[in-house]
Amino acid sequence: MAHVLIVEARFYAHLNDLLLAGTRAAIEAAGHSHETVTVPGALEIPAAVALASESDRFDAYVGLGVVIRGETYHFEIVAGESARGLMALAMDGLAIGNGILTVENEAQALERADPARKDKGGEAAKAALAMLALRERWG
Ligand SMILES: Nc1c(NC[C@H](O)[C@H](O)[C@H](O)CO)[nH]c(=O)[nH]c1=O
Ligand SMILES: CC(=O)[C@@H](O)COP(=O)(O)O
Repeated sequence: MAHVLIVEARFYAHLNDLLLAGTRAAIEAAGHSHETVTVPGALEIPAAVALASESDRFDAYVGLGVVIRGETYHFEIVAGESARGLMALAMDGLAIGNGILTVENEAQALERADPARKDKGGEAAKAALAMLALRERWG
């Protein structure tokens, strides 16, 4: 059984609750365990994963968050750098699923966070578990 760390950036709590539900359901359906930590925003997710990976506690990681475009360039920074940080960690060999929504508005976020609709939280969990399986196959 794998143990998965979910790192959630709880910037929009009601949307995160939907993402978490999908992620947790997918992990449990696959017969694995999980625990969750919360960080302030998506920019902090990669560093939290990096810190957690220094222990031997976790087999895979899922980053969850919602980044909604505002008035400034900050959207590009938050969206791009959180994704780049997770990709860098994945290229270092961590099994990671990226469930950070980067959207134009709340309606787009809601459709993607809802497990009954696009279930991006569940999708990210399945991606992390798929990468873990690859690492165990070739590692
Ligand atoms: N605007 C959003 C943010 N911004 C906060 C940053 O992620 C970060 O916490 C801050 O810059 C301090 O380092 N975060 C989100 O997750 N979603 C947003 O829409
Ligand atoms: C994604 C963001 O950082 C954004 O929500 C911040 O809004 P603004 O660009 O209007 O400051």
